[in-house]
Amino acid sequence: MLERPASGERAVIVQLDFGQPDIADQLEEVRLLTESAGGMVVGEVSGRRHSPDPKTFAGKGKVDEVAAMIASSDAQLVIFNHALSPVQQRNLERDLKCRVVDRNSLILDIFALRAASAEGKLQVELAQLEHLSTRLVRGWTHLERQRGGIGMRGPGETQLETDRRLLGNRVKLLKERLRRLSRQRGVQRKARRRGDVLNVSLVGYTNAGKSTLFNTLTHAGVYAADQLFATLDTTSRKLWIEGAGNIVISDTVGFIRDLPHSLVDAFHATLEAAVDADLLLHVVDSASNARDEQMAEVDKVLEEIDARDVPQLLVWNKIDLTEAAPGAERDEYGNIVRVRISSRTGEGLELLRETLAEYARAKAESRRKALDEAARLAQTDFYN
Ligand SMILES: Nc1nc2c(ncn2[C@@H]2O[C@H](COP(=O)(O)OP(=O)(O)OP(=O)(O)O)[C@@H](O)[C@H]2O)c(=O)[nH]1
Ligand SMILES: [Mg+2]
Repeated sequence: MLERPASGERAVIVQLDFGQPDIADQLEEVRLLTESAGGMVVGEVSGRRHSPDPKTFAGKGKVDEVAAMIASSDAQLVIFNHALSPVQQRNLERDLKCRVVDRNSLILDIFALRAASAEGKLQVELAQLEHLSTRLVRGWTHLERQRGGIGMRGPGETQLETDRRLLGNRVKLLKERLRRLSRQRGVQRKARRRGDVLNVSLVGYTNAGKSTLFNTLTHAGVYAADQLFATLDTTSRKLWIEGAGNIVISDTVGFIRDLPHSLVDAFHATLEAAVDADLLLHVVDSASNARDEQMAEVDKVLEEIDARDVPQLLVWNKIDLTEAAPGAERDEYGNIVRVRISSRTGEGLELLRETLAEYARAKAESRRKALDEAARLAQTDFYN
């Protein structure tokens, strides 16, 4: 449904600067996004603007520059790392005589490529339909005004309305199915939480190294790649920790700034599992220039899904690319708050395991106390 740069499709990327501080990182991000969708970046156009042009997003001079870049690089499509209105997209396609894809479509597209579970596929389809429906509505409002109203429906209705109604039916159906799946998941989750074992979820910006760490710890063979959104579905595994027994660890979808609106629900539903964990391992690409912004973005999303009060341990990953040495840092109460590791070389992993063991023992201890207390209360009740 959405157009995707097929394997090796040649793309020109466009990144405009409206005064954001991290423009180089955004260029890097759209490069990775394009490659993650199967495209090949053959040209880049960047520039500064005060505010977007309502008709073509970029100004006339920039559009000409993009056209020249398309010609010289023999590109097949143009990717704007911005949200374009349907009108802007149409005007750009007309002026550039080339397919134009915006950031939201691109991210939706990668999600569509990666969705593997039944639920993930439904969520992505729903997001795509919702994205499409806003385009239909906005693009066709002029027709709506010409329509007569009562008595004009049924056989006289336009193709668009039929499409839109079909779309609406499908959206309703998908939402119902997702509601059912989410109820089932809630039941499964409750069963898991009742257990004694420590539940740990890996969270973090896309490409931080969550799946690599997950694989190293559990020998699971989950897909890890230098791509954005390599992981879409949550995977859980049991992990044996010396001195603490089994814990359950889950790998989750990566976070990204400015997630398309239609994907936010799907994304949040998938992340609900993280809310229920005893501990979040916030994996950070410590070698990234955008590290601080990425951490802030992750915290923002955690707040949105009410997961801010779940204990969090920072996992400072990829130290092999920096000067940092493996190690752990404690807060004033003696709790470990940050562990510096490399999932690639394995440095610091032993420390991480020990930290997990500490948390697991603390959970077992507090559970034992709670049970003792419950037993004591039951007894007092009995004798009073
Ligand atoms: N140098 C180095 N590279 C790493 C390290 N950990 C992961 N990587 C690389 O970083 C890239 C992303 O790793 P993933 O494990 O797929 O990252 P992720 O956080 O699961 O990403 P998403 O699933 O897209 O959210 C891969 O190319 C990994 O090989 C590390 O400690 N050092
Ligand atoms: Mg992953």
